[in-house]
Amino acid sequence: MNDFNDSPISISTQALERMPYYLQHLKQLQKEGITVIASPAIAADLSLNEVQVRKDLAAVSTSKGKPKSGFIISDLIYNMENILGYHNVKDAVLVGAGYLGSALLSYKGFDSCGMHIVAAFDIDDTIVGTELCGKKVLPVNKLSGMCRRMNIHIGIIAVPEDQAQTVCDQLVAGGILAVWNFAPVHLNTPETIMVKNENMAASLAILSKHLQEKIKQS
Ligand SMILES: NC(=O)c1ccc[n+]([C@@H]2O[C@H](COP(=O)([O-])OP(=O)(O)OC[C@H]3O[C@@H](n4cnc5c(N)ncnc54)[C@H](O)[C@@H]3O)[C@@H](O)[C@H]2O)c1
Repeated sequence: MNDFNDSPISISTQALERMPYYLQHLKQLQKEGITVIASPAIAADLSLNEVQVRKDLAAVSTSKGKPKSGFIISDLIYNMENILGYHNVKDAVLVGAGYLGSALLSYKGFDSCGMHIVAAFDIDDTIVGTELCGKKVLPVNKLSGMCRRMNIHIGIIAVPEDQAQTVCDQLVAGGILAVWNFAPVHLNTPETIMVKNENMAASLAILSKHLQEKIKQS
């Protein structure tokens, strides 16, 4: 039985970032008909540190797990999704319906991660009024008002970097509490707003450095 626990749990950002990897793996195991798993097995499957995995699972699980066989996978999935807020899908708006914005709009996996994009906003008259991937593209001057009216709390920024701060200010004026920023620029926001920056260049830098070292060695 799932033990629904509403009390706030303190969990590190790093542990939170590992949760989607655990979830994906646990769901795959479930598809394969596996019902119970121990933390060392998860650590081995995902090439993670065993102690770290044990701590992560202990932080999210409402049960201790069976001494030998481990955790009931369905309960663990429930607990993780509950902590990540996936059971309570939150509406989001996307600003900038260009190449990246269109790709984000077309991705069907966000709903199962607790986020539903309700509409896109753009400044370009040739895109405004059209539909992209089933989502209306609205004029950006309606952004703040619509966020307020619909009580939307997540804003996704996919505009050129020189426009990102203006768009961010409009989102904040609309009552947004969390910003997922894809523009390569630092955004200034009030302390109560969480900004999560996404930058593929950061991952590429690590790959590039690794390649450079390997090529030097060969
Ligand atoms: N995080 C990453 O790894 C990553 C990857 C690709 C692109 N990006 C960034 O994402 C952003 C978008 O890139 P793209 O290739 O989709 O560009 P794009 O030019 O195809 O799209 C940008 C869209 O924003 C719209 N726009 C411009 N100013 C606006 C404003 N004030 N309000 C509303 N809409 C506005 C434009 O009309 C256009 O439709 C850029 O900042 C780019 O650097 C980040």
